[in-house]
Amino acid sequence: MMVLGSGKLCEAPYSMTVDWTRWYIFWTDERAVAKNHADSNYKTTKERFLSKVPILNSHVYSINDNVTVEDAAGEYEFAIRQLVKLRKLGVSESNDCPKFDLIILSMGPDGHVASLFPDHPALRVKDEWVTFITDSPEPPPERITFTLPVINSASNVAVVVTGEDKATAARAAVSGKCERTDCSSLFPARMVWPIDGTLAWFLDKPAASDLGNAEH
Ligand SMILES: O=C1O[C@H](COP(=O)(O)O)[C@@H](O)[C@H](O)[C@H]1O
Repeated sequence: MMVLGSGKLCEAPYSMTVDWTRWYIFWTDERAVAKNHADSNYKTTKERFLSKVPILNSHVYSINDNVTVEDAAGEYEFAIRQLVKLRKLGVSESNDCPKFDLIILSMGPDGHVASLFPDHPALRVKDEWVTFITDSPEPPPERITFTLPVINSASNVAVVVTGEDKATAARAAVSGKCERTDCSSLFPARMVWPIDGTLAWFLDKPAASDLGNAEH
């Protein structure tokens, strides 16, 4: 069970050595736009990754773009609950969250991951697996997103950061310096900490260019 975010980071993680027919694909988050819209995470992922590997259509769980964000979030959570019920998807031993094999996250220049933005109430949602927001600081405003408990229940989480525009955020994400009490919520990427899984950060050179200035 693999979970993807935006398409940018999906450009070439494929290889002939993977048996793609065994993988199920989900999205950490989606923007409330049609699937053929330039802002659609589904569209970028489909064009840059899914169309290039032999994944079964029935294993691709995209988010409904024909209903309200509230309904889309509810439907997505329901679909995931069905897979758990059928035991196709495991659950975390620490909580009742689904345990995805791999969640690949990107990070925005403001430190957001999935559609969990700095200081946003969605960061504190604990009793839902999938939630929605209507006030994203980055357009489009309406989005559906996995909650932190689900992200942190995965077996493996990879945060993939590319580009110089992310360098300051990458430094902030690894720096211990913070002027406010709840500093982690200012940088959602710092709240990504799998309870019982592995966490790996992958940065390209431009994204890592400010790390020398980090305070630990
Ligand atoms: O809006 C979003 O942005 C972040 C960062 O994406 P990137 O394209 O700048 O790498 C991403 O994590 C999220 O999935 C996406 O919806």
